Amino acid sequence: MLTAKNLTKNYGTHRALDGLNLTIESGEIFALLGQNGAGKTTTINCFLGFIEPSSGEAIINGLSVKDHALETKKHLAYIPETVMLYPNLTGSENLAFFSSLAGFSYSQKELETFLLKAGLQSEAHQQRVGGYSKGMRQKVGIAIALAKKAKALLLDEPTSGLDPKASNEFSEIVKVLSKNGTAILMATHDIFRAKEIATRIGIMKEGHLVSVIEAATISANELEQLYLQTV
Ligand SMILES: Nc1ncnc2c1ncn2[C@@H]1O[C@H](COP(=O)(O)OP(=O)(O)OP(=O)(O)O)[C@@H](O)[C@H]1O
Repeated sequence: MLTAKNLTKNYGTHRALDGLNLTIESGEIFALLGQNGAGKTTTINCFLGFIEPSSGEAIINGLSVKDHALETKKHLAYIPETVMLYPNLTGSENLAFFSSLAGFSYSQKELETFLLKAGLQSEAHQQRVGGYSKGMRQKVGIAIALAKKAKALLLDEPTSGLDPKASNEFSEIVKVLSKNGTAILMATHDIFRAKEIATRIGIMKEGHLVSVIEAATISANELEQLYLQTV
C-alpha cells in the first residue's frame, strides 16, 4: 500500500507539491495525469526517497520512507521512462544483480522464469542489455519488480516512446502485477492508456490533486474532456 499524507515539497518559494493526500491499496493501479510541472514526478520521488518532503509523509506498507529508507526500498520497484541497467551485462545478469540488492538469490532457471513472465523472449536473456530496445529494457524492469516481490510499483511515463504493441504488452504485464497484489502508481501523459490500465485516475494541477475518478465510470473521450477542462 502507498500513502501520501499531506505530502508537500517546496523548491525555494515554489511549491511543487501541496498537501497531497492519497492512498493506493494493494492490487490497485492509480494513474496520475497532469501537465508538465504539475508535480507527478515529485510525488514519485518522495516515495522513492530521492527527495525529502518539506512537510508531510510518504508511507509504504505502513513505513515512513523518511524513517525507514532501506526497508521501504526493498518493497519498491521503480520503472522510469528508461530503465537504468548495466549495458555490458545480460538481461539475466542485470536481473540477478538487482534482485540480489533486495536480498534475493535466484537460480538461473528462476531468473529465466521471471524474464519470461515479464514478456522478454528467451533468445534475449543471455544478450547484453546494451543492444536491447526500449521495450525490452522495460520488460527487464518488470522482471526486477517480479523478482523483488515488490509490494509497490512506481511508474514514471513508462510507455513513453514505446510503439503501440510494446506499450500494450507492457500494460498487460502491469495488470498482472496488480492482480498479484502490488499497489501501483503510474505517472503518465497517455490519457487512453491511463483509462485502459488504471482502476483510479487522478488529475494534478500545480501540485494539487484536483480530480480523482474511478476509471470504470468514464470513457476515454470523457476523460480527455475532463483533463482539458481541469488543467
Ligand atoms: N530540483 C528541482 N529544483 C527546482 N524546482 C524543481 C525541481 N524539481 C522539480 N521542480 C519543479 O517542481 C514542479 C513539479 O515538477 P515535476 O517534475 O514533479 O512535474 P511533473 O508533473 O512530473 O512534470 P513532467 O510531466 O514534465 O514530468 C515544476 O514546477 C518543476 O519545475
